[in-house]
Amino acid sequence: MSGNLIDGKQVAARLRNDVAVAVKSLAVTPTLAVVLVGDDPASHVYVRNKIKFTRETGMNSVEQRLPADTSEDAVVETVRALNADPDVDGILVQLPLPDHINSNRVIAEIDPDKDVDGLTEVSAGRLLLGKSGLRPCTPTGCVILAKETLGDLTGKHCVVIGRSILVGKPTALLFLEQNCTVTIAHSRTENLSIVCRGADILIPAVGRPNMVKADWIKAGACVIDVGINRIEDASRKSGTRLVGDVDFAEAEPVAGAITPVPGGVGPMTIACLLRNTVLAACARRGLAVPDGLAI
Ligand SMILES: NC(=O)C1=CN([C@@H]2O[C@H](COP(=O)(O)OP(=O)(O)OC[C@H]3O[C@@H](n4cnc5c(N)ncnc54)[C@H](OP(=O)(O)O)[C@@H]3O)[C@@H](O)[C@H]2O)C=CC1
Ligand SMILES: Nc1nc(=O)c2c([nH]1)NC[C@@H]1CN(c3ccc(C(=O)N[C@@H](CCC(=O)O)C(=O)O)cc3)C=[N+]21
Ligand SMILES: [Mg+2]
Repeated sequence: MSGNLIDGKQVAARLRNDVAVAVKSLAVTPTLAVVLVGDDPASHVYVRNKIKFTRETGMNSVEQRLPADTSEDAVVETVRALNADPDVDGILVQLPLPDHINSNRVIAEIDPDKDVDGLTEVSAGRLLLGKSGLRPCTPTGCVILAKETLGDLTGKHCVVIGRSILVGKPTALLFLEQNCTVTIAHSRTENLSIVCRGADILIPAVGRPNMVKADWIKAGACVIDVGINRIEDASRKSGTRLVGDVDFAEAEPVAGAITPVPGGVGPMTIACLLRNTVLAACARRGLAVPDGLAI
């Protein structure tokens, strides 16, 4: 790996180890429940990794796999049953849900104290108001990688491209909490490349392969690429490969530090999900948060 690569895989492995140590120190074994509706193969990979790492860190993993034609009411009932189960500490509903299901209604059913994705109105409100609560995983992973690279983030100009509920908006708020000067760019932003070139920390979260070019990046900037895009690649056995939103080959020589895809933010998302499960278990059960889980 070249000198300016941010090794998300390694940082995530370290965080998972901290989670495993924390789990051992607890009198209880935290449980993470995943609700998966339908048969999207990409989701299956993600869920398989979550299950594997949940067990590897010493926690219990519960899966609710429902067929794609499950009714909205049935998904809501599944969430309610997990809310009511005192052994379940974290609930993750894999998005996107099939088109016939209103995901807002399903997410609104999640007990905020078990909301390890940080997606409920209560979690979002706590984040906005600066109160303690469960923070979204991918944004938390981005903050950890930025701090790992730059140390204190105070005063840095952070440009987030994207304003989704899952990634862009909470990412902007978490970097604001780190005393960054934050710009949120999106599909209606004018002069996007110039806005991006002002960033000390650039965080594309769009879903467009190779969108961010070398001349969008200030020399020496820290680039944290959230995008995960599957593109065709005839040279691969699978016929496809994963790329981010950044044109990596162009950007890497300009950036001071940059995350690869895969091996950047993705593994951090899962590690932060596990961390949130421990935090939820401690809060729900009135236990002190073990050392080593602070950011
Ligand atoms: N690494 C990880 O762990 C994770 C990665 N992802 C990946 O991150 C990416 C974003 O995910 P998500 O936020 O859910 O996606 P959404 O589609 O919900 O949001 C995309 C955002 O990008 C903006 N956008 C779209 N086109 C442009 C453009 N041409 N210029 C500037 N902004 C644009 C949209 O703006 P507008 O609001 O104006 O439409 C929107 O705010 C995807 O590739 C996804 O796969 C997602 C979750 C976790
Ligand atoms: N409620 C909900 N919460 C989410 O956080 C959520 C979601 N729904 N729906 C889908 C997106 C996507 N997402 C990923 C997380 C990790 C990897 C990941 O670990 N990627 C590896 C590689 C994976 C591979 O090789 O296929 C990497 O980037 O290195 C990918 C994608 C979470 N999401
Ligand atoms: Mg224990």
